[in-house]
Amino acid sequence: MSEVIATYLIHDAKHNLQKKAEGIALGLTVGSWTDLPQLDQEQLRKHKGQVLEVKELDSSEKVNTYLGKEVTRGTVKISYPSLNFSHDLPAILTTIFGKLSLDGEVKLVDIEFSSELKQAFPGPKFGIRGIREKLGVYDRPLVMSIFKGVIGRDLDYLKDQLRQQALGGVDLIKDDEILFENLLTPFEERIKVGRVVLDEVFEQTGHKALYAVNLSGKTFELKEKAKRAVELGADVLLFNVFAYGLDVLQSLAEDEEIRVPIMAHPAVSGAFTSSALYGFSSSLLLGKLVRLAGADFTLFPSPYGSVALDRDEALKIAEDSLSKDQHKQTFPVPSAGIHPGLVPLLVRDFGIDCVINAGGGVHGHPNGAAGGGRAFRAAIDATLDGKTLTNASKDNEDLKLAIDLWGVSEVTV
Ligand SMILES: CSCCC(=O)C(=O)COP(=O)(O)O
Ligand SMILES: [Mg+2]
Repeated sequence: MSEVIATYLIHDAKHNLQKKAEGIALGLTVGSWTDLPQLDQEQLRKHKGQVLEVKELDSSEKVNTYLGKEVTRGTVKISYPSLNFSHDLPAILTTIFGKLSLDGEVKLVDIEFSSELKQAFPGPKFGIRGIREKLGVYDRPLVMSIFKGVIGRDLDYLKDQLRQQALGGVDLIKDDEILFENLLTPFEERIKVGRVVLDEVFEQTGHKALYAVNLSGKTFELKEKAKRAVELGADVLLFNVFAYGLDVLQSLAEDEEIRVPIMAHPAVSGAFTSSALYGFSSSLLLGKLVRLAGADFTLFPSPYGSVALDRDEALKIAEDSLSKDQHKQTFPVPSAGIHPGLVPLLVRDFGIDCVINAGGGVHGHPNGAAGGGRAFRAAIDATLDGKTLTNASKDNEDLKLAIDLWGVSEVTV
């Protein structure tokens, strides 16, 4: 049967999860059931949601809500027949979590698609494999740095920052998500000067880096803008997917003329994920759904930086971004407040198939952005060689300066 199975975390003040689950399965499909005549029941049976599982969590985990009530806490799995919806995320999300998202303490933690339905979601065009092929780097985590402090600055400033970052040996450089269309550094000019600078660095040093430019503006202008970006030689598009919607990402990713990887930024997603009681789980939204919608990279707060996420949640995002199909894996990008001393922890947690991403941890380096990039690369090499950063920093001034400034978390990988 073609279906989507949704798993919810429910806190039920009426202490009857089975009844709550049956109410959801009916309410989001055929409505009231027992009152229907037999004939109508027969006709509607194939559209009816089915409760597959109700699991009460340990009573010790009963929690008092902010209203001071005691509730029964549990997970519920419900199957929705795909006959009920068109095969797109807006229809699916409205079916499984439309009005339900407004109705009590219900959090959508996972969704699973039957194999027929999966075909409607081809996933990333490039994915981990395609991006590694673009860079020719296969055996280590990638490093990404972020333009910082470029609002109100001109193209010369941007060019200089880009050159310094690329010279430091980072693999990717992305716009900050708050850099939009503006008179000083317009989108098309950023792409053109970015192309020139990165080609120069490649000619001088043999080091290849990709620039992710922020695709922004009104929704209906995005496709044309993205196609123009490709014509001008853009490498990657950064996209604030949660300010627009997952289906907008999917329509960009599926467009054959937009032949560049897309990087999903998590801006605004905290509004949908942060509550323990409501919204989406982080792994579903930032891991599975952005992958299904076609993102080649997904950024999310790491467990260690300035906007730390719970470690298990961050690991689950990475797990959900790495589909079992090797051609459809989205690069996990743990981010925010990252500095070279955190590399051992990040490699232990996320392995080599991740992108280590830093803004302040590159630009704040005493030897400038180039020094910051070099310190990250040295930290990765040392970690993969099984050396502590403290030891490796004895022969590497950039790494030593970074550790002296920000500290180090040594772990064995
Ligand atoms: C919350 S993940 C997004 C990371 C990001 O966009 C960023 O600007 C991080 O900058 P930082 O200086 O904290 O590395
Ligand atoms: Mg940012």
